[in-house]
Amino acid sequence: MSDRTLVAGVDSSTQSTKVVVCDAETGEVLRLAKAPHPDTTEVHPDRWWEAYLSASGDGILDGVSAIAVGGQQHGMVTLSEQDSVVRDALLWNDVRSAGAAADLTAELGGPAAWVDAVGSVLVGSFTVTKLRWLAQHEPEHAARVARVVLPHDWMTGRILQHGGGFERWTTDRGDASGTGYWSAATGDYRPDLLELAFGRVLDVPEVLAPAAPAGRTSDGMLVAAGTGDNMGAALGLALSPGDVVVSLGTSGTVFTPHDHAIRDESGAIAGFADATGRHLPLMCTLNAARVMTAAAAMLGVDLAALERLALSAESGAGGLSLLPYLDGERTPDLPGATGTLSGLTRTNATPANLARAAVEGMLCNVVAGVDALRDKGVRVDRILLIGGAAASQAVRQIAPGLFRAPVVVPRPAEYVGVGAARQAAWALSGAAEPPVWDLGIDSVFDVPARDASDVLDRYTALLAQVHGR
Ligand SMILES: Nc1ncnc2c1ncn2[C@@H]1O[C@H](COP(=O)(O)OP(=O)(O)O)[C@@H](O)[C@H]1O
Ligand SMILES: O=C(CO)[C@@H](O)[C@H](O)COP(=O)(O)O
Repeated sequence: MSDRTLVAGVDSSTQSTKVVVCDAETGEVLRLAKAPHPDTTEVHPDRWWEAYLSASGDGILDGVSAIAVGGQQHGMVTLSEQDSVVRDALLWNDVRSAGAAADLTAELGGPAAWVDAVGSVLVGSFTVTKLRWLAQHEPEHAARVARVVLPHDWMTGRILQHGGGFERWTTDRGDASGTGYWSAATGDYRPDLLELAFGRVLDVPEVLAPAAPAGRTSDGMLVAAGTGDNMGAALGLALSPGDVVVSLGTSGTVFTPHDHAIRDESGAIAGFADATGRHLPLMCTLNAARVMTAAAAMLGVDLAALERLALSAESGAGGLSLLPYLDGERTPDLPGATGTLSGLTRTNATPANLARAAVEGMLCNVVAGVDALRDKGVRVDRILLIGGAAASQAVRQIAPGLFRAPVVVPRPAEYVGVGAARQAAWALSGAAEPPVWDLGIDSVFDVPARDASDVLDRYTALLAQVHGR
C-alpha cells in the first residue's frame, strides 16, 4: 500500500476527456486515461459524463483523495428547475450566436461598454450571446430554463451528484469570467446583463474562492472548485514573469497570468480571471490543431507525413499563404469567414509547400495574440507550447521564428488535467498557496538566424486584402 496522497484532474475539453492522477506533494503524473467527445459544436452534457466514466474506469481513481475539473470555457449548459438538461450545450466554437454578440454589443453601447462591464469585448463564444440566441430562436426551450452553468460546473456537480454529495451548483472566477455576465473587476454577477440577453434573470452557480471545495462525495473524496481549461493549464505550468503560454488544441490560445486585468477594446485580448485569484489575459482562435488535420486530409496523408512534408519545404512555402479560418474565426472576429489559400503558381504547387503553408498559417493566426500582449506591455521572454499540436516537430521548429521568441516545450503532460489536479491538492491541503510542483522541460527551440518576418508580412497583407483587417 502506497503512503502517497493522490489527487486527480479532469480535462473535459472540446475533443476529449482526459483524467490524470498525480502525487499531491510532487505533482508526478502516475496515471493517465482518455476518452473522445463527439465532433460537433452542440453536445448533450451526458456525452462528457460518459467520456469521464470511460476514462476513469479500470480503477484509475482508486485511492484518490481529491479531484477537480478543468473544462472547455463558455459552453452554455441550460438546466430546468429539476436540474435536467433542457437542450444540447452550445459550445465555445459554435458561431450561430455571432449576430447576438453584435446585437448585444450595440445595445450596451459598444465594445468599450462590455469591457467596462465584464472585462472583455463580446464575440459569439461568450455564454451570454448563446443565451440571447436561445431566447430568440428556441422560445419553447428558453421557457423551461431555470439556471445556466458551464461545462466544468456541470461536470463538478455531476461528480458530486453521482458520489452522493451534491448540495448546490458552483463555479470559479476563471470560468465565470468567460460568461459575459460576471465581472472579474468586481467579483460580482451582472444580473442586468443576463436580463438584457435572455429577458429574465436566471439562477447562476456560486463563484467559489480558488482553493474552496465544491463538496465531498459520500466516501470522502474532496471535489475542488475546478476552472476553465486554459486557467487549468496556467495552474499546471509553473509560470514565471515573461512566460507566455501558447496552446494549440482545438482552439489556439495565448495567455499569461497577470496581476491586473488588461483592458483591450479591440477585442484581441479577453480580460479573463485565472484560478489563483489573479488575472489571465487571453487571446483565442477557433482554428488550431484541426488546420493540420484538414491539411493532412487534403493531401491524403497522416499527421506524421504532413510534418515531414512541412519541414522539407523552405520557410515561406514558396510564396503560399493560408488564412486558416476553416471553422470561421473568433480573433479576428470573422465568424462567417472561410480559409483562403493564396499565392499559388505552377512552380510552388507542391504537397510540401501546402503542408508548410498550413503550419505557418495556423501559427501566424496565434502570433497575432502574442503581439497583442506585447503591444499591451507584457514581457514575452519565452513561449511555452502546449496542446495536442505541440507534439508536432514541424510546429516546434517553425514557431520560434514567427513568435520571435524561444519556444519551450514542457515535459509531455496534459497540463489542463495537471492544473486541475494541482487545484485539488491545494484545496485538500488548506494552504494559502498551491503546492510547488516542478515543471520539467522536454526541449527548447531557439529563434533561428533566418528572419521569418516576410512570412508574417505576407500573411498580414493577405488578411488586410481579403478581410480588410
Ligand atoms: N503531431 C501532431 N501534429 C498536429 N496535431 C496533432 C498532433 N498530435 C495531436 N494533434 C491534434 O491535437 C488535437 C487535440 O489536442 P488537445 O489539446 O487534446 O485538444 P482539446 O483540448 O481542444 O480537446 C487534435 O486535433 C489532434 O489531431
Ligand atoms: O473558448 C476558449 C477560450 O476562450 C477555448 O480555449 C475553449 O476553452 C476550448 O479549449 P480547447 O478545447 O481547445 O482546449
